[in-house]
Amino acid sequence: MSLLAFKNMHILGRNVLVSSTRRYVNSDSSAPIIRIPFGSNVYAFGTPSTTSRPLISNLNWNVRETEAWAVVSGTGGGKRALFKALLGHARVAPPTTEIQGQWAQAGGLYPFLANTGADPYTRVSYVSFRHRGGGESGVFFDYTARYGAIREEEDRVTLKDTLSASAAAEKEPELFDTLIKQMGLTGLLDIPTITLSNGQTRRARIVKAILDQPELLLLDEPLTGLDASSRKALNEILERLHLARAPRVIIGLRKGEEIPRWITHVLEIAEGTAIGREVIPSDHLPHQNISGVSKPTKSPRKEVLVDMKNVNVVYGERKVLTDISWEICRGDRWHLRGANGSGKTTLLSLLTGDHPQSYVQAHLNLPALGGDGPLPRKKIPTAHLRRLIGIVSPEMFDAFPRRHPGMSVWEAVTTGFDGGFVPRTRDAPSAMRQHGTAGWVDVADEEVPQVDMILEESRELLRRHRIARCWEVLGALGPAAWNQGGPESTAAFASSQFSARSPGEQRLVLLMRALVDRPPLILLDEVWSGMDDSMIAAARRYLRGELPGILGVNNTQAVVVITHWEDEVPWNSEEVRRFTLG
Ligand SMILES: Nc1ncnc2c1ncn2[C@@H]1O[C@H](COP(=O)(O)OP(=O)(O)OP(=O)(O)O)[C@@H](O)[C@H]1O
Repeated sequence: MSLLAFKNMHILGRNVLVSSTRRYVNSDSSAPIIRIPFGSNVYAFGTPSTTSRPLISNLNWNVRETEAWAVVSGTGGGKRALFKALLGHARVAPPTTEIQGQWAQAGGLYPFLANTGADPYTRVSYVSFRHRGGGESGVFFDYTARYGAIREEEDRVTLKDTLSASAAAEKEPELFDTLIKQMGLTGLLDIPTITLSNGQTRRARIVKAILDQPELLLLDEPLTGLDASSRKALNEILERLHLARAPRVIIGLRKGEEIPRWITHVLEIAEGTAIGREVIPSDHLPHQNISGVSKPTKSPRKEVLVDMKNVNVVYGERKVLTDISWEICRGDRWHLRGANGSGKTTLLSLLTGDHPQSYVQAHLNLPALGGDGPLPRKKIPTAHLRRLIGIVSPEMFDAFPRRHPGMSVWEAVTTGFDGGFVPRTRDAPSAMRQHGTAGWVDVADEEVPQVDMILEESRELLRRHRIARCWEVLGALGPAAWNQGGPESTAAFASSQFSARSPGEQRLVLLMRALVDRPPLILLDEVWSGMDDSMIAAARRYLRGELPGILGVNNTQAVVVITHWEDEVPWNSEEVRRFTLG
C-alpha cells in the first residue's frame, strides 16, 4: 500500500482516494473478490466428495469490493475450515461438474486475481490469533521465559528486527513509520519481541502481515484480548486498509463477539452450514451480558491470602510495576483491569511465583500450605503455590501439553490436584485405560491426611472424594451443561482426547482443572475466549454458585478475573472489587 493511499482515506464519508502508485494488479475491478457458487461443499483434502461428510455444506458466498465481511462461528464451528479453503488447504467442491467448469472459467475462488498470472494463494495472508488448538506439541514449554532473563540469542531479537525482515519495511519506510505509530508500537521497537504483552504482540503481528503486502488479509479473532482503546485504534486501521484495498481484509469473529462498525456483512457458520447476511447498524450484536443480581458475597472471616506492599518489577530501565500494594482475602471477588501492557500478566506471574523477580520483593506474601496465613514468597516452594492457586490464562492454555497418543479430558482435569502437567492416573487399572482412565485418580503418600486410619484406607477415601469431585465439575461444566439435547454424555466427554476438543472446550476443561481441587485462590485471565455463549453461561452459573445441588466457588476461595470488559466479570458491581493498573 502506498502511504498516500493510507493517508487519503476519509473514513466517515467513505470517500476513498487511492493513490496512483498503488501496486495493485491489472485485475478487473468489477470482478468479485471471492466467489463460491451456490450449493458448494468444503472438504478436507484427501476425502472423497461422494462418501465423506463436508466440513461445510451448501455454501454460497460472494464477496464484492465494496463489502467488508466478518466470518462468525461458535467454538469448533467452522470458520477455520472456511479460512483453510481460502488458503487452498481445503477443497471447495461446486455441486456439479458443469458448475465446476463455469466457476473455473470465471476465475475460480478469486476472480479479481484471475488475470494476474500469479498463484492466488501467494497473494493471501492469514494471521490467526486463536489460541493453539492442540496436538502440535507433546511437551510442556516454559511460558515463564519471558518473565526472566533473556536466555537464548534468539530471545534478544527486537520488535524492530522482526518487522524489518519484511520487504516493505525497507521499500516503504513511511508506511512502516505510520503503521508503527498508529498501532502504538513506537516505544516498543527496541525491546525483545518475546517480552511483548498479548495485546502488543497481536498489534505487532498485524503490522508484520500488512508489511508483507498481500492482496487479501485474513485475520482470525484479531480483537480478542485488546483493551478498549487498542480495539478502537485497530478497527480504524483495518477499516482504512480495507477501504483502500491495501490489503482487503476479512476477519473471523467468535460467536457473540461484538461486530465492528466497519463490517458490512457477516457469514455465520453453524453446524457445518453457512448463512450470509448484511449487517444493519442496529443489528450489531451486543457484547455478552449475562450478569445477574445476587446478594453480595460475604466472607466468613477476612483471612488474608495474598499481601503485597510496594511491589516493583523493572527490566533494565523499564518499570513495569511501580509500588503495587494489594491484599486479597478469602471470599474476595476481584476484577483486575488495565490497558494492554499495563502489567496484569506480570502481576499474575508474581502471584503464581513464576516471575523470578517474585523472590526479590521486600514484601510479597503468598498463600502457604497449612493455612497459617500467607508467607514470604521465598519460603514457599513453587510446587505448593501450584496446588494452592488455580489458574486459566492464555499462556497456560498455549503451554498446556497435548501429549501423543493423547491425554484424555479426564486426565487433564486430574492435573488440577497438584497444578502440574502430568496426569494423576499412573496407577489406573488397565481396563480403565481404554476409557481415558476416566474414574481414577492417583493419591500420593504425602497427600494422605495424617489421621487415625491406616494409610491405604485414608488413601482410598481421598481417592473416592477426588473422583467424585472430578465427575462433579465435569457434570457442571461439561456437555450436559452446554450441549442440551446433544448426543454426547459426560462420560464420553471425559474419555475423549483433550487435544481433539475444540479450543473453547479445551479452555473449559482447563477451567475445570483450575477449580477441581477447590484451591483458595483462583486466577481467571481472559477465561472466556474461544467459548461460545452456552459454555460461558454454564461457567458463570458455576462460579456464581447458582447450580442447584452444587457448591460452586465458595466463600473460602478468592477469585481474580482479568478482562478488559466489565460485562465479562461474573459478579455484579456490588459483589466485585476492582484493582486497576494505570
Ligand atoms: N522481559 C521483559 N523485558 C522488558 N519488558 C518486558 C519484559 N516482559 C514484559 N515486558 C513489558 O512489560 C509490560 C507489561 O506486560 P504484561 O504482559 O504484564 O501486560 P498486560 O497488562 O498483561 O498486557 P495485555 O493486556 O496486552 O495482556 C509490557 O509493556 C511488556 O512489553
